[in-house]
Amino acid sequence: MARAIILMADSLGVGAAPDADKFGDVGANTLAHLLKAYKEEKGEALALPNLSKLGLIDACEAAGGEPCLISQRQQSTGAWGYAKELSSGKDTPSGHWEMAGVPVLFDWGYFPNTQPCFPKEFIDELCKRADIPGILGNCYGSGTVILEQLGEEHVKTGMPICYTSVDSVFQIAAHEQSFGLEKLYQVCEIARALLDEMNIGRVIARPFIGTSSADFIRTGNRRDYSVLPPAPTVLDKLANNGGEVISIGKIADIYAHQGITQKHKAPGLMNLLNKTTEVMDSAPDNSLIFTNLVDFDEKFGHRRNAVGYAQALAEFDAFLPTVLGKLQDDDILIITADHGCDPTAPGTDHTREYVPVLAYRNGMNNTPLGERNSFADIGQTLAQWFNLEALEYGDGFADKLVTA
Ligand SMILES: O=P(O)(O)O[C@H]1O[C@H](CO)[C@@H](O)[C@H]1O
Ligand SMILES: [Mn+2]
Ligand SMILES: [Mn+2]
Repeated sequence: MARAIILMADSLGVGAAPDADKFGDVGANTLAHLLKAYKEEKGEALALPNLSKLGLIDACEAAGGEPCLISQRQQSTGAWGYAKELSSGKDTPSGHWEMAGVPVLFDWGYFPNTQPCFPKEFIDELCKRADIPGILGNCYGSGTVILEQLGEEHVKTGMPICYTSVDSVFQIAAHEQSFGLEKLYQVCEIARALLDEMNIGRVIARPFIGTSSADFIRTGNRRDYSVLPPAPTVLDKLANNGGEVISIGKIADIYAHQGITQKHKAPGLMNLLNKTTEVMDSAPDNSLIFTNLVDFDEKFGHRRNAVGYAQALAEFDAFLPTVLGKLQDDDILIITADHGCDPTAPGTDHTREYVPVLAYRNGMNNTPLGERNSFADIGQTLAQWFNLEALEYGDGFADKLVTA
């Protein structure tokens, strides 16, 4: 009974990648720096006993060369390593597709960091087709700050707030009640169709609620409209081979719903984790349960909230025994990330980092996997685990996942 569970800790980088200089990210280290910030503020180190047992701390120290300040450190008992990224960008789809065996080797389209930053013809066409009076924003921005700045004007005028970042994204924020959630999704679909020719990776709906700039808050109704991955991923291969590919959280959106056989949404870290273990109780043989833990990135990394990030990581750590307790003998648990988002780095964008590659099955011993050349090693390992044809990219390590 072969199954795999991936807990994808969104943005949990473990040290600057060798090409970090090309991204302005020299010295970034999401995990080591949030632990340092936590200790400085709280006066004592964070405890991550379960993640350290799975090799996260060994992986981070080997990748980033910086000490991780934690308490209750444990000897690693699983397989652990760290991977660099082949893909040209440090965005979410690139990281996810690469870990499923399809690195993004072409360049995405990006908007220039100017104001306005979107081409006039595109915005004119969007307004015409969507029947909206105009847009607000038209700039780079942080999604929460821009609500404080423009949320009230949006409610007054009915003009959605459109913004971007160093990622290949077009984000649209609109009020769930005054503008309407369905209308927001429709505008996003129109934008998606218009942006294909500019090679923009994602359009993201960012609905929010509240009555004034003092209390506007984004809701769990975010929706990502991704372009299709450029080639079939290991998800497609497993699904085509009769397996189950179960998306929890935004996985299905990130893979443009390709190769997904079941979808579950759940708002927030603990709901996502609870849904994962609930699904583990019933998922059949040949299932991949794939969970994206977005809060690390969205609520803490981009918000440059290092202490909040640390506390969320401790909640994740505390939940891990529940996941481990449900592992069957031919299950593998993989914990990894899609990019970094160092909460102590300048700006609010992702950081080009190594990601942890942790793999565990019942009864394993400490198994160092070393530095991996691509996130695709995860996809190739899944292909081996599920007896699928080999992927074009990735060096699998399924043979190392042996029980003692
Ligand atoms: O600031 P918010 O809206 O969270 O946006 C962030 O989320 C987007 C998608 O990951 C990134 O492009 C980044 O800008
Ligand atoms: Mn991400
Ligand atoms: Mn992000």
